[in-house]
Amino acid sequence: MAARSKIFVGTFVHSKTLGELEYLHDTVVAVDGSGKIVAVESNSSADAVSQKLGWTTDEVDVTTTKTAQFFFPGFIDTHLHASQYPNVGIFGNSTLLDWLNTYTFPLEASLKDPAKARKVYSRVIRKTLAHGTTTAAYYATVDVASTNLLADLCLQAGQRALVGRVCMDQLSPAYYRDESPEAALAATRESIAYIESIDPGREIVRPVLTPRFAPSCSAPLMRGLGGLAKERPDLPIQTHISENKNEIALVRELFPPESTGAQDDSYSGVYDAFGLLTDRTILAHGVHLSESEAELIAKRGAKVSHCPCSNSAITSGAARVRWLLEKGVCCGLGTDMSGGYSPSVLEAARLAALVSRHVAMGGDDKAKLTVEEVLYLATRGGAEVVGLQQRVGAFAVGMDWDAQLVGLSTVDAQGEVEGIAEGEEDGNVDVFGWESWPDIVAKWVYNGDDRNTRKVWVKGRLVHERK
Ligand SMILES: O=c1[nH]c(=O)c2nc[nH]c2[nH]1
Ligand SMILES: [Zn+2]
Repeated sequence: MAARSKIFVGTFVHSKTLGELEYLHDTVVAVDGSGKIVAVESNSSADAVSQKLGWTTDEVDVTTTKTAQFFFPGFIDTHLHASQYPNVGIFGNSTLLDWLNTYTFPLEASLKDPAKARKVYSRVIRKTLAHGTTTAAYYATVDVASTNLLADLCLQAGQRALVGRVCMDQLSPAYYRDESPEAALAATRESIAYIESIDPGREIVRPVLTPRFAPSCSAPLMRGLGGLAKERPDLPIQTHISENKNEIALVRELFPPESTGAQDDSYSGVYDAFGLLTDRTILAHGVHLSESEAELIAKRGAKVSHCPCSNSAITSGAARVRWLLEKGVCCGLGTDMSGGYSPSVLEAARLAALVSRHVAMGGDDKAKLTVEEVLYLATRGGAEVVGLQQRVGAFAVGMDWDAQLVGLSTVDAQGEVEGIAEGEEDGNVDVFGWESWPDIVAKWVYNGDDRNTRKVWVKGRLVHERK
């Protein structure tokens, strides 16, 4: 049975460009039964738009914003590890390479147990949806069955997702790695075929080639994955790059240019030499990239997932997002759980703003990112990073309705929150009534959390409602 048509009425906020948010008031957005936006009309009414579309009122569900509420595009988390979710907040004083061995590989390996994988993956999907993440680029684990389960669960829950089986055949414990490059490639093909079989139209889930990072992959595996990327130019690719200085030194040691045919000894050059630096490639981090690497990444059209929470938590460094953008590199945001401790893209946005201020304090004042810019990265930028910019990230006719209803607290004359019953939660963002819309949005960015994410839709389907 086709889903009912939906009409949304009130205030809509979305990114027009990197630096500009558009505020649409008294606006009506109509969404058909397939989840597509079919009308965006300002200064109109639900009745007028229904009539224009030939919809009768009894076949349409109408949702209207109240005071201090607005519709915002769903967030795009361009990089996170579903399998690491139970470890959020557990990283001690580690840095990348010891963090992987101490905390990460044992947990990921343990998700071979299907019951444990189901428990973790069901929860991470619910949690990220509750924080407004409508699209997620997930790393699963090496294990095919549990990777496929993650795709099944995303499809059931209605979360748009890229799901990657992790490829890694070296430099990890024997209990957690692919047995050989051939085994890794066969397992990757198996997982791709499964994910494509459950959603052939790629409406919600799609597979993504996932070399963990260069140090985890032998040259034959990298070569094989490059071949697969060429054979399947429709598949996205995700990996990590230039996160930590010891990691970069390791890559230089493992892949000298004479062994790969690369032009230089850079990290980006390694991926490029194996055919993995493409316009479908999502590169997590890029904290320590050189000028020439940023230029190569821009030339290839590869994208960067900026993960400020992770980069701060495991002391990797402060990525220069303004510099990347000025080099012409498309950027989005990633929570990178559990290198990052938070499932929230809103938290990633606020940390992107703060990390950019640390870059500015290092001497580059124009590095500071504005509220408008971090929200662009969280939505439209992220959509481009994962190759879905025609479908999600903004409100326009022809795009899918992937959206969140944000609700903030309004304060009455006595200083109480209006409309909140005894014992109900009101959240962290108080609106007094005199703020401008840009100020309201800034207050949300710096103090909001999942209490403000009242409803979430993906492709027109309600996938989360805060009770
Ligand atoms: O942030 C990260 N998380 C990981 O799991 C990982 N593996 C390699 N490099 C990594 N970086
Ligand atoms: Zn990561």
